[in-house]
Amino acid sequence: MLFSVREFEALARDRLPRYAYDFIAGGADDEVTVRANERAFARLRLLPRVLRGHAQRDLCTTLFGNEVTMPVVLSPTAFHRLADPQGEQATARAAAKAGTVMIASMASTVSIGDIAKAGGADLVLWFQAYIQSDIGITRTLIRRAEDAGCRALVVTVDSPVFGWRERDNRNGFHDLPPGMHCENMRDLTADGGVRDIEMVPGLSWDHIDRVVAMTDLPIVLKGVLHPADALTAVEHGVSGLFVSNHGGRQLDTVVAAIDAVADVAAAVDVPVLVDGGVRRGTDVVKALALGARAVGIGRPVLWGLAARGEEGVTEVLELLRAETDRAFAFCGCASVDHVARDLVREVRC
Ligand SMILES: Cc1cc2nc3c(=O)[nH]c(=O)nc-3n(C[C@H](O)[C@H](O)[C@H](O)COP(=O)(O)O)c2cc1C
Ligand SMILES: CC(C)CC(=O)C(=O)O
Repeated sequence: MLFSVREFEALARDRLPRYAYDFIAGGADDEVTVRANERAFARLRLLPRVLRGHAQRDLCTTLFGNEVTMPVVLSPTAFHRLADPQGEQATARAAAKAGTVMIASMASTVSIGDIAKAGGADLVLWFQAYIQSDIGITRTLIRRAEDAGCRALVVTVDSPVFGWRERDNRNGFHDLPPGMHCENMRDLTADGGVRDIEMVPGLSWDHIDRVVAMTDLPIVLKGVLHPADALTAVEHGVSGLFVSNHGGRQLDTVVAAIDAVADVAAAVDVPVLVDGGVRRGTDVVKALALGARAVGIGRPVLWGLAARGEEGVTEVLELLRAETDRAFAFCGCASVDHVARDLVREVRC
């Protein structure tokens, strides 16, 4: 029995080949932001309320019309088959069982259609896209997600170029192992092969306008940190924002995601999610107090998957659910609406 996300990371580290552990754990340059994401949560301290008389807590919330059983969703992460042979299919089953959203990465090693099938009718599935320079390819990817029954589109905008990942360079990890592919990119080359995912340095608001016009799905922009960009996003018809620094994997020395969330939430009226460094139920409460509707978890899902496959993802999600419920109880919150801004204080440490 494991008792924390941290212990899942330790077991995953034992079980994974070095290159795969480093790919998942690592970040850009000096990994300042990787560390900052977690440390920023430690600098935030709770100021709980007592004697509120809530014998039961309800963690449910709604995200763009999708009901979820807790304010914790699975952030998009690439290449789940590096962690477990069943890859994203195992993750989808665990997300469906937990009653929360799985955001499937465009760089998944199982196609979006097969992820949807594995999760079944109970899975709330969203698709994460990197806009490609060929707008026709982008459209095809979005159609595939719509056909698979995805209920929102998460467009990642913090990646005009690839981050500089020194661990991957040192390990020579530049290609997936034989037999693993980005399955969503299949049949997208002239000869019907698997197309490489591009990062598009020229990405602009014009691209967002084209994607908004291309689909009826709600669009969430992922990787927004500046409140002025959040405001512009809403003016361009975006339905939600995902405050994120990509887990410290793109631009290093960026602010911790949790430190950016309050200003973004104050700037806009649409739901705001945040990810980066969430490892405990108390982190979930802090994020909600600062204005997030829900948090995402990236690495913890992959630690669960690498440690114990589908069951490991379930255990990680249930640990976070229990911790969040306990934190609600300690803070005197009966539901997500009770998590007020004054529950959090910042300290120097
Ligand atoms: C191994 C790995 C792969 C990732 N792949 C993607 C991806 O394909 N698309 C994306 O938008 N974000 C990707 N991310 C970023 C996550 O969505 C998320 O922002 C980040 O992991 C959150 O931080 P956390 O790992 O501390 O929870 C990836 C992160 C990791 C660790
Ligand atoms: C295929 C990559 C672009 C996936 C990614 O976003 C990451 O490794 O952070």
